[in-house]
Amino acid sequence: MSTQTLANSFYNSDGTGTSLAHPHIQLTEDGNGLRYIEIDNPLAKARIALQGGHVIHWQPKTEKQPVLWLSEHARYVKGRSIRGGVPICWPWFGAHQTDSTLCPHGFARVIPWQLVDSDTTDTGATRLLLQMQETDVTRRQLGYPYVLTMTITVGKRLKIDLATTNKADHPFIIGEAFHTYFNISDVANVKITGLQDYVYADKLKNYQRYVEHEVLTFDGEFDRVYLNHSGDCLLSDPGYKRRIRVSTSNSRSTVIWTPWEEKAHSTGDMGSADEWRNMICIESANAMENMVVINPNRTHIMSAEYTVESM
Ligand SMILES: O=P(O)(O)OC[C@H]1O[C@H](O)[C@H](O)[C@@H](O)[C@@H]1O
Repeated sequence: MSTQTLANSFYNSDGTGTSLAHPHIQLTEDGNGLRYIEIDNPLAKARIALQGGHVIHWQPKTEKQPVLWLSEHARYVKGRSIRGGVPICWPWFGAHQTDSTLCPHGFARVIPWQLVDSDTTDTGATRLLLQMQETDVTRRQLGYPYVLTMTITVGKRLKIDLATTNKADHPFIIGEAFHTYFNISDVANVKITGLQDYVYADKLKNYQRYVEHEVLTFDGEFDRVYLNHSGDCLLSDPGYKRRIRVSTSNSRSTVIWTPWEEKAHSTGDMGSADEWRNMICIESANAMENMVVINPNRTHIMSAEYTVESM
């Protein structure tokens, strides 16, 4: 993707701007007018698309490979989600409960976000505060008042905190997910631990429910929602000689998804040939019966933290 560097100012969609100079961040823009925050600090590099508040690249300086997978055929277009990285699903996960014409996984991943603050943590990580901007699309799809912000901390670890504040005078319910695509050497050779003994709904079997007895390995399409799950997931990748740990708070569902060959090839932006073999999604979520009720003037924060360990 080719981008040009802009002056160190971050503009809202209405053209007003604030100067948020920070030694480790730069604003760039691509040929389609999408803007990105580029982070390069002593610990890591990252790129965040302001559309969707979407982390599309993160690579600690100790790693030879990016930790997040990004499709070579990702589309960088206004109003469409970018395939890879950490798409934000909000205020619903999967299909909308009552209106199938609405975008699957909600609108937050295709809406412009604004950078409202940045600083450096004690460990040298770069911390950004972003806020989703309301548009006609969001107002049509969600009639009540709320504030959605996200704190993204980029360092040796990547941490994302998604905060939903209810500004209405009644409770409301949301579904949400960090739909994270991990970059792996080969999906047929990785393992995921941390989900044994949990009940899952198998989306490929009409949401039928089963208990997981195994460490997860993959030899075909896989699309499961593990319910009432908290605790870490560990993705072991002997090919890249590393383990990726996913730790969460206030996430009670974990979704594991890989499309495999046929579905990947029928999805326009999944990449060609065998690129799908290099990704697996571990999604920290609140889905199905784990959707969250938020009371007036209360804030709910779902967090995930990703760390890489060598093996
Ligand atoms: O193509 P998308 O809307 O990004 O969804 C991609 C995938 O997301 C989730 O993991 C779902 O469980 C899958 O059923 C879906 O196919």
